[in-house]
Amino acid sequence: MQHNAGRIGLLEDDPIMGESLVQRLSLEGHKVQWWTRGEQALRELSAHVGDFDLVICDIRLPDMNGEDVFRQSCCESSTPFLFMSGYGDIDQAVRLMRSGAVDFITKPFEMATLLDRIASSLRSSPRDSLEGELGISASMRHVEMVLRRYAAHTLPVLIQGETGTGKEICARFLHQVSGRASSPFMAVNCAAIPGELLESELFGHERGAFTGANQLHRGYAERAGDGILFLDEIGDMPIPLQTKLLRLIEDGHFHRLGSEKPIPFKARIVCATHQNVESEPGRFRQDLYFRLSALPVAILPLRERPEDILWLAQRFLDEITEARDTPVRGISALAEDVMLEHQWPGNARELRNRLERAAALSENTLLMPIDLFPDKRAGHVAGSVATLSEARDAAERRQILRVLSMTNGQISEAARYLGVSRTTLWEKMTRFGIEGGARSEN
Ligand SMILES: Nc1ncnc2c1ncn2[C@@H]1O[C@H](COP(=O)(O)OP(=O)(O)OP(=O)(O)O)[C@@H](O)[C@H]1O
Repeated sequence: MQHNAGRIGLLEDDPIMGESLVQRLSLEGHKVQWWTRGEQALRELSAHVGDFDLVICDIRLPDMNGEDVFRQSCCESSTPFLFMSGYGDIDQAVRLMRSGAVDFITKPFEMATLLDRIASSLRSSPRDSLEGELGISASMRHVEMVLRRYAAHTLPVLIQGETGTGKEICARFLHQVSGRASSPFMAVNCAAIPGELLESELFGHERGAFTGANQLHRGYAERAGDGILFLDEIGDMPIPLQTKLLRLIEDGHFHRLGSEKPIPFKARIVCATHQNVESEPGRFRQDLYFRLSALPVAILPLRERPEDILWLAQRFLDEITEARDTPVRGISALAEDVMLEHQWPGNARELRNRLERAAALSENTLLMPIDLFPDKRAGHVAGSVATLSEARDAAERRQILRVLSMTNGQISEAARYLGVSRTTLWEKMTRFGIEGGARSEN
């Protein structure tokens, strides 16, 4: 694994551990500053805001707690923290990850493991994630950063978002950036398999376990090996099966139906749902929810991250034109305008479907609004004539979104193309409800 060199602050009170870490990290090319007390670290971090790429922090310190150092330093800077925790501190480490710490590692650890974690923490810092693989909006960049942070762990991940927002894509991305990429990604749609079959599909069954079980069947949990078991629409899992899933998580093993022999479960569980499972205690076991949501991810609907619309459309169209014979080569400006105004109730899936259908049926080189929205009547809706200033705002908003998509969300570059200052662009983005406008930097 490649190690990016960075400027690292090390907060460790144990002299032997501290010394050996400083030596090793320096050998790897990192510049290390070592502190043994929390207030010393806080002082230096506040005097040199933005100078550190990463802080490696012990949780138990002589004068204060690593958690307090993190929370106090968060007020002034966004330097990522990688925590080193003793065995009993796991719950605290999970809490810290959820409140923004970049990673944690349990003591004792192998030096090679720590170096890998440092490398991935440095890669997941915002300044390195400008490319955007899942989207260019601030929220999708954040999702991507969070998934990279979660990648090295074994704890379950719960991905929540409206239908079609890209929850499975995110789960696959997590698989790709984790050390499990060469192991299976086993996806199970809990809503698509009838309740009475789901158990044997998930856990497998022995020959003769029930009428019709003519041969041994290995379930998804077994076939996932040490990869990822992706449980889609987890909110639709029947309660008795939820109990068995909880037992699998707690015991670390399961049984095929018709057998008492425990089979170790080595995969990582990633779940997705479009429902608020946490607010449905009658339908979803809260103890299971608590387990599954150790590391949560929320995906915004497409209408709330309009910067991603044209970016996704271009990606989908590239895939479609590569895979099939179509005269379509691009999207007209008029069609882009309508796409930017559309509310996308079906999110990214609706976008892909509309493009697929348009590419199959259209004879135009550039897709027109009617190709993408045959269900929408062209022209104005009676009684909704826009004022000149509304029309100007709408046109400005569309042009900003178009250029942001062209520059992969880079605000400075977009401002240059648009011939305005970065501050003016931010102000306009905020006024037009483009979420990147709320960001302070990119
Ligand atoms: N960020 C993205 N990059 C590329 N493709 C995406 C992205 N988000 C969504 N898609 C595409 O949109 C479609 C829907 O995505 P996906 O199946 O991941 O959504 P979902 O939230 O899991 O849906 P559901 O709630 O119905 O299970 C897929 O065709 C997927 O390839």
